[in-house]
Amino acid sequence: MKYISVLGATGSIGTQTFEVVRSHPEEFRITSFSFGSNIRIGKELIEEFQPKFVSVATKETAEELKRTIQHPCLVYYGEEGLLEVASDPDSTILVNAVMGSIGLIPTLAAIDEGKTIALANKETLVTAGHIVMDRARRNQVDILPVDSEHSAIYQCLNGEKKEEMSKMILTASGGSFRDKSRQDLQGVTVKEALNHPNWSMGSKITIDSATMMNKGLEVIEAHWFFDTPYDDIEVVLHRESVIHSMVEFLDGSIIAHLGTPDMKVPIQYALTHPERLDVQGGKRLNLVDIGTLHFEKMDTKRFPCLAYAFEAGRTGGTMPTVLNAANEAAVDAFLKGMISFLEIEKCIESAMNRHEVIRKPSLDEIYEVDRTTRHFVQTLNV
Ligand SMILES: NC(=O)C1=CN([C@@H]2O[C@H](COP(=O)(O)OP(=O)(O)OC[C@H]3O[C@@H](n4cnc5c(N)ncnc54)[C@H](OP(=O)(O)O)[C@@H]3O)[C@@H](O)[C@H]2O)C=CC1
Ligand SMILES: CC(=O)[C@@H](O)[C@H](O)COP(=O)(O)O
Ligand SMILES: [Mn+2]
Repeated sequence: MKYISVLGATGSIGTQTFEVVRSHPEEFRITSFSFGSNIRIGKELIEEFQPKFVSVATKETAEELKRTIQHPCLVYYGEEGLLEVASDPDSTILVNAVMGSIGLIPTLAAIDEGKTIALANKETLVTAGHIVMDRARRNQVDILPVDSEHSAIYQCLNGEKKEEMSKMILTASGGSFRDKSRQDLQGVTVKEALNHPNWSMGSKITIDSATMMNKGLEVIEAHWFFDTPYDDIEVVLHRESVIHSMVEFLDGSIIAHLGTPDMKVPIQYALTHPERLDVQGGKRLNLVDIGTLHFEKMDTKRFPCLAYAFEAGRTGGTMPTVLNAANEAAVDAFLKGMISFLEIEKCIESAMNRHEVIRKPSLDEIYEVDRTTRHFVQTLNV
């Protein structure tokens, strides 16, 4: 039996994690989880999975939840509540599926407790990859990727020598606006941006996918996960999202990971690794039905956010923190109707241009840069 805590239980990855747990009750048990403010789904999960405690975003939500639930569990709130869940002594695995760099400190707390981390929350590695990976190494903690591309690469590297890899190739669907020119992007709506062609995901990552920042964040995530130089990471446009990513080796061989666009597969793999289990209700790929796969060169003039991410990653220090914080603040403003789609990338560019990089930043410095960058972007948008 594996005992699991979940951050971000009511979200896209969170609810699919519960589907995985539900389908294998003999393998997994939930001990605690957190969510933000979705009391309806949160309450259902509490009654079904009967955790010892949960955490929500605010005191008000905690009070409301306590009045609603029948199962007698403790209800924490705020960032301290996230820490309670992350360091739950009864769980050995933390699924981190909260959205944004708020996931960083709980990840470090779980590492300090020696838990295995199933990491969906890519912002954590983007904003402080050097601290997270170093802490995991020192505590001999495994961080297993949930993000589909990184899970794919992890599987492509199974049994291989990493020194024999010549490059990794991340695939990108192109997002909701892949067939629009930059001219066409003037005036696109939030509703249009949220219409991803292949995946059903939370709103922030769906916008990131449309700006190509999702792939940019994933490049930095891959750099930290696999300790790979940026020159050895390539991105190709692959509309079908059938190949989730690939690794090329010294002899020119390429190993690819293929599958249906179903996040339950990488979530479950992170929980069962190195074993595999049946994914209940999971569809199988029918290669004959698919027939043909397509690959296109990535155009960074069309998708400048990808170039900003490579630049931030190569610059290092606090620049990826700025990229991430500016992006989180700008996407939030776009989702609230305060700025246009094309202004997202302008906010990120402005934040990066004014930033003086701190090399090898401490956690406090990262925290401060994250805070001031969000503030800068918010003041740009008032
Ligand atoms: N969705 C996907 O397929 C994939 C997602 N990822 C990554 O996984 C992470 C989660 O993505 P996704 O599931 O799509 O996101 P969602 O927006 O669907 O879910 C986010 C979760 O975090 C909770 N949350 C948000 N803000 C707070 C807060 N301040 N305090 C406590 N909880 C909070 C939400 O609670 P509530 O809704 O109750 O307010 C919800 O449970 C992201 O980092 C994303 O990039 C990576 C690969 C694929
Ligand atoms: C499912 C997943 O891992 C997402 O990060 C997905 O990759 C988004 O797709 P694109 O960013 O390629 O549009
Ligand atoms: Mn991904």
